Amino acid sequence: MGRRPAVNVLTVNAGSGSLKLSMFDAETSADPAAPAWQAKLVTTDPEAGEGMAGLSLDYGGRKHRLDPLSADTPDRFEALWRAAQEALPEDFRDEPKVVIHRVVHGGDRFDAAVRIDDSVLQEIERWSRFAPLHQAANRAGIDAARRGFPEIPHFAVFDTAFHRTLPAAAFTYAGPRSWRSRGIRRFGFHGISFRAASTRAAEMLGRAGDPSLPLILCHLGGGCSLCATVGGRSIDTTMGLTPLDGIAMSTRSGAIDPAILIHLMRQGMRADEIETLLNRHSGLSGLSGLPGDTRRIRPAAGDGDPDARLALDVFIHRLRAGIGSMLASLGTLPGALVFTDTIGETEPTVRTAACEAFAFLGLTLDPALNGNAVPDCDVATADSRVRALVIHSREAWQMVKECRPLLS
Ligand SMILES: Nc1ncnc2c1ncn2[C@@H]1O[C@H](COP(=O)(O)OP(=O)(O)O)[C@@H](O)[C@H]1O
Ligand SMILES: CC(=O)OP(=O)(O)O
Ligand SMILES: [Mg+2]
Repeated sequence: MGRRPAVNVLTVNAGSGSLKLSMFDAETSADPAAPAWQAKLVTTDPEAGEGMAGLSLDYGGRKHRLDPLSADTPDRFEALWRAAQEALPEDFRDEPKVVIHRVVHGGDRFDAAVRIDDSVLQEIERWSRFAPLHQAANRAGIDAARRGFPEIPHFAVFDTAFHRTLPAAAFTYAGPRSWRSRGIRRFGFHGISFRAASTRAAEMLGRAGDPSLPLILCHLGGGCSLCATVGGRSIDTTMGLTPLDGIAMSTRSGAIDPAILIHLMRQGMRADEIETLLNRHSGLSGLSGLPGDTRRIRPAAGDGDPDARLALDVFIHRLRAGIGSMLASLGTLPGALVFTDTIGETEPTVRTAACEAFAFLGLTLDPALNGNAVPDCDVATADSRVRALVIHSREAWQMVKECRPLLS
């Protein structure tokens, strides 16, 4: 093995069902750059066993499975960091010089990465009710990492920052005027992923820096949302005040008729029960009665389970509706429809079903390219009028890029 570059920037990405730690060399000239190592804890890992979270570690071009942890381990950051350090070969073990945290909700204050101080923490806290699956986990990761590495700078990069360019018509809910002064508006999420994917898509299309390039981006992971961009600027997105809005997800309902909430409350359900129902027991999981993972639901649907079939059908129906909505906001044929994150990258049948509804635009997938897609790649036919790109989700690397101006 050749000498590995200096690694000194640790990124922490606490998603709804996972915690990912990645170690990068901040001075690398590669773009995108791969981390020297990445450790991942997944609470919904089908192979980890009941009540357990699966752990994996990637380094030296290989993925290694580590012993699972109890899913309710209190300090996940510390546990994952320690497991990674124990499993990494000596020359991969480096203390970070800087830690960069993904924070899902930044409200309307942050349009760029910031160094974390008490006022930033207060602002993160302020939005915690508006990202119940994420913000507390983000905060716990920050607190644990600051305890573990108290002498070094910690930065935050916000999912919401990318959507600060949304026009008022896209970010305003059609509620009463008073909502506007009370901060009740659409913010949008997955912005770190969308910024990375839109930059990469422009490069792949040979249109890097083109201010007029229209794209539709589909981030399909545990959380799922879509974004319409023009020249790398967000002009519409499906998530809203919280990451519960929009299309159906792994365990989240996405947008539903708000009168359903009124009905449930009249039947005696409390706000926190409804919050749990819609965030944790809905979507693919709620509809199928299975874990919200297409690797479990697709085979069940294939074996004739009607609930699993319906879950996939609803997921696709909502995904198509979201794409149609982003298309309307663009008002023109997109340069590409982009698929990213776990489901977007690994589920060819989801891509096929999503694209089938848009054949009238002249969008056609090549079944062989789509079936064997290894991101980053184009899976449309040569004569398709819209490209279909599968792009690896690079939230961690994007976080490093966004903090680079602050690192010197
Ligand atoms: N086909 C799939 N492969 C991997 N994960 C999937 C799949 N379908 C659904 N999921 C869910 O997506 C999540 C992993 O996606 P990821 O975006 O990495 O996590 P997070 O939403 O926590 O950031 C897990 O919660 C998993 O249950
Ligand atoms: C905002 C959001 O839903 O994030 P994730 O997909 O990582 O859960
Ligand atoms: Mg994620």
